[in-house]
Amino acid sequence: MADTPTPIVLLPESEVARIVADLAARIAPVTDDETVAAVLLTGGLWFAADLTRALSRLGRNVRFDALWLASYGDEKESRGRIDVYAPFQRPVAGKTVLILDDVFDTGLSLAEAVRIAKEGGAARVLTCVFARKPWPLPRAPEPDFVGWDAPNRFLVGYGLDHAGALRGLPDICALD
Ligand SMILES: O=P(O)(O)OC[C@H]1O[C@H](OP(=O)(O)OP(=O)(O)O)[C@H](O)[C@@H]1O
Ligand code: HPA
Repeated sequence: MADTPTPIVLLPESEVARIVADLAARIAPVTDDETVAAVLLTGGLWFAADLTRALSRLGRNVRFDALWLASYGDEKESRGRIDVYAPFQRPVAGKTVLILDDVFDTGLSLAEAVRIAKEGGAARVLTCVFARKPWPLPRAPEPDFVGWDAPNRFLVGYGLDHAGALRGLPDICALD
């Protein structure tokens, strides 16, 4: 059996918390309590839980929904197509939707989520990712809010997984 590499800490949890608080301070003034924060399951859960609570500390109590998408499976590279496992729970027609995800890499997942929100009649779609990885080609749409520009390494922790493992690490680590 191949040895599993040891995760190397790139961003400790104290920095993660500082970045989430900074994102909330930027997002609170451009949203309202009717805004629907929509997490992309599964990886976005940890970030979305922290960001919505950081918004609440600033007096912004957004609504909450989820889209369950997947494109990586157990691999370290995108399959290049997005499988949609579950749609929004409630209608988003006429609402501002704030899509939240852990990482922006090829950009395909975020683009599919924006497409679904617009198809559902959202009045405005904002996007926020905790981490953005570099990519050689333009990606559309670029996220409206980015917490951290990550290096071009395979990331785990804070929701990011390898084959379903290591999502619960509180730090963001490289596994390569
Ligand atoms: O920009 P992209 O290349 O689309 O990559 C980003 C997406 O990849 C991961 O999801 P994944 O498909 O692995 O599902 P998961 O949320 O269950 O980890 C991650 O959570 C993002 O949603
Ligand atoms: O670096 C990554 N790690 C885990 N999941 C991912 N999905 C896209 N990029 C990554």
